[in-house]
Amino acid sequence: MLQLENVTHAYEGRTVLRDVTAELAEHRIGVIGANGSGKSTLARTLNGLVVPDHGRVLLDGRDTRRHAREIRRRVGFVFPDPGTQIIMPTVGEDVAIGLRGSGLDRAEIDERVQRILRRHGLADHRDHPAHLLSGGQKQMLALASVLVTEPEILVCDEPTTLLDLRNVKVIERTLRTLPQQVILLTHHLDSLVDFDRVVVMDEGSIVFDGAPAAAVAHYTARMERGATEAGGEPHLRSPDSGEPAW
Ligand SMILES: Nc1ncnc2c1ncn2[C@@H]1O[C@H](COP(=O)(O)OP(=O)(O)OP(=O)(O)O)[C@@H](O)[C@H]1O
Repeated sequence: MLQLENVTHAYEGRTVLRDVTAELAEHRIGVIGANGSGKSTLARTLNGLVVPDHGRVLLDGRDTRRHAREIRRRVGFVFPDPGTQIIMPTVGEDVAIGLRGSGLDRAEIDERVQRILRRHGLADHRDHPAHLLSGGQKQMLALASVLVTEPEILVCDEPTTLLDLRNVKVIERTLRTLPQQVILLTHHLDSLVDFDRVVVMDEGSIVFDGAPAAAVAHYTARMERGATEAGGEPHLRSPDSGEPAW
């Protein structure tokens, strides 16, 4: 189980996670919150991509500070823009690269790659240039490339942000069927309706933690309050402005 203990983190002196403590045991957990509220930073602490300034993140009691390599293998991470994750020329090669150093022989790697591509609707694209895939196919490829390594936990940082509604649904359906624990950061609140738990973040803290409907209601009310307080004027907070979240 993933645990955060008093996790605090700052970028260039600006605190973006404030004393966050949580046990992440449920099978499917959503994380929602305003832009800049700290969701991505929190997610990145879960597999050691970000090591917190204070506090600890533990996987089955093992600290990401000391067991980064093992934890990165066990906790897969999907980024919002698949373009940043796709590194090999062809679809098949991109999936296979994750198995480099796995100890599997060539035939086993081929078999695993083929199986995962088939499962995610990409088998016919195995030899195609990865950069020519559609946005939805690229995100599915990014997901397949993580899943082929068989992580125990999947952290998905807004994996549907760049997708049209049809592809949002395809990715959502895929995440719903995975045996892995899924921790999903999203602005698509409807995606979380059947999740086991939803955490709401604001200004680096968890401000609500509970059932999806209650969490979405809490978040929506908070955002509407913030918009009203902004005087009804359009007010898009720049992530780097240092202004407080709505
Ligand atoms: N590598 C970094 N260096 C400096 N500041 C950063 C870095 N990463 C994030 N930040 C800042 O930390 C704050 C929290 O960012 P984070 O990406 O965790 O929020 P978020 O809730 O995921 O936002 P969004 O919904 O917009 O993706 C933001 O103000 C962001 O600009």
